[in-house]
Amino acid sequence: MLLGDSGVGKTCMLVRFRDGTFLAGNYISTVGIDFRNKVVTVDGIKVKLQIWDTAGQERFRSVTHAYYRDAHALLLLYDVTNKTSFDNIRAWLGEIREYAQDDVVIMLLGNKSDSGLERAVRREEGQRLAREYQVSFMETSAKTGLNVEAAFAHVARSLVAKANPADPSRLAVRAPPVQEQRSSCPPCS
Ligand SMILES: Nc1nc2c(ncn2[C@@H]2O[C@H](COP(=O)(O)OP(=O)(O)OP(=O)(O)O)[C@@H](O)[C@H]2O)c(=O)[nH]1
Repeated sequence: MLLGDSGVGKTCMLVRFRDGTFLAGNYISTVGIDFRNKVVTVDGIKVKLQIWDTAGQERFRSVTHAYYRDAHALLLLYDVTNKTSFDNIRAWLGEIREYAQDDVVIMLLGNKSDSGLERAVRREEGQRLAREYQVSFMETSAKTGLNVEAAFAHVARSLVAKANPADPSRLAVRAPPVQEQRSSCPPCS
């Protein structure tokens, strides 16, 4: 499930991952909740991800809370050009603690990392917050594709490890994710 303030790029992240494209210039705020499927292969294992895109707007919170309980993994996004969206991450984590399963996989993503000059949150701040809450962290860009596949693959790998606790390869998931993996996506217009 994708969570985070309105406008941080949740829908774009999902579309980039699913279709390899970027929704430039036609920002339509998500209403309620929506989902798409994608099958990924991690370490030779096929994982069908059902990815739920939620509305970041406050007025839809009661709708989205109802879905937290069934989520196996949560991708929590902020926008590196929007300090408020980063400051709100603690509140999001509070809601996750209240409504989601205790053992839900959580990954923090600083999106729009392509926006160099407009940056308002340093990568180190994201890393520090992730460390404090003991969750994985990456900076991503739905625009360029940076780390989008890597983030979903990391989550898929964590889910596989949880489902197969006897599998020794799960130990690999504990390693910190690669921070600056180059994207294989073509440049966006
Ligand atoms: N530069 C840049 N812009 C982005 C990126 N991701 C999203 N955007 C832009 O940010 C705006 C919001 O993106 P959405 O994906 O609709 O945001 P959202 O989080 O789904 O918003 P809600 O549905 O309101 O919760 C759009 O104008 C996108 O084009 C990114 O990685 N880089």
